[in-house]
Amino acid sequence: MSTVHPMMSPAEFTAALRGLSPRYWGTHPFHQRMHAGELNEHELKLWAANRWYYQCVLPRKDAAIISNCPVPEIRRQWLDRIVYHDGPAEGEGGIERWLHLCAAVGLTREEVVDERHVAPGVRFAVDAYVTFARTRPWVEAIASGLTEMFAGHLMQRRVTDVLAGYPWIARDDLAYFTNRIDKVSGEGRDTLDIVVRHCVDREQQEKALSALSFKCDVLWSMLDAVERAAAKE
Ligand SMILES: O=C(O)c1cc(C(=O)O)c2c(n1)C(=O)C(=O)c1cc(C(=O)O)[nH]c1-2
Repeated sequence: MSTVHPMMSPAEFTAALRGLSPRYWGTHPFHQRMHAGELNEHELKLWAANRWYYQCVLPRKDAAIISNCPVPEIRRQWLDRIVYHDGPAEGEGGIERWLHLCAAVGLTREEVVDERHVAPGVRFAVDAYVTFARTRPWVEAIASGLTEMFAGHLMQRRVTDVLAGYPWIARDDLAYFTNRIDKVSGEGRDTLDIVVRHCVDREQQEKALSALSFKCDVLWSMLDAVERAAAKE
């Protein structure tokens, strides 16, 4: 006989979402080596060139969420993310800042943009994230982005650890992260608020938890694929 669980209170639901943090890519062995200053130049390049693919699809993922969302207030709020990454004009925005970091680790713009270093597993995982946003109800797609709740702390640590471990990388090269750190804590709170308000029964709450779990798998699989690509060469 199946048990019907009552709806979680906002506090319980929030705690359940936060409880997925051990699945977050912060503890992935590749990130641990990065933070310990143990990656060689080639591994750093592979990491930056592969994450480029993720950075690039974020605006398309967010546009998919907007296209599925009938609530004007949410669409208006979400639009900001697209402009943040694409920039208000050519040569500005998160994607451009990522290219700056790629240059700092020794990649040419051409070899990043033509995706020659993107591992099959990274492409597969990132594409799955976009497909998820296109095909699932908008609240679930937004819930999958809640990994950002865990990202602020990790990015802060990354800036300190990368500056300490890789002396050829300067603070200015990490503008992607320093700019993102402030943004992500605010966005993380807004996203959590939307998910808690719009999941109106236990089933939706469970679906949001599954969505966040799925996204943890996307990120983890990306680093697995980068790690494997680095070991091959
Ligand atoms: O550096 C990181 O560890 C990290 C993690 C995540 C994340 O947890 O999904 C994002 C970002 N950075 C990030 O910069 C970013 O713009 C971003 C957008 C999203 C998303 O799912 O919409 N996640 C993340």
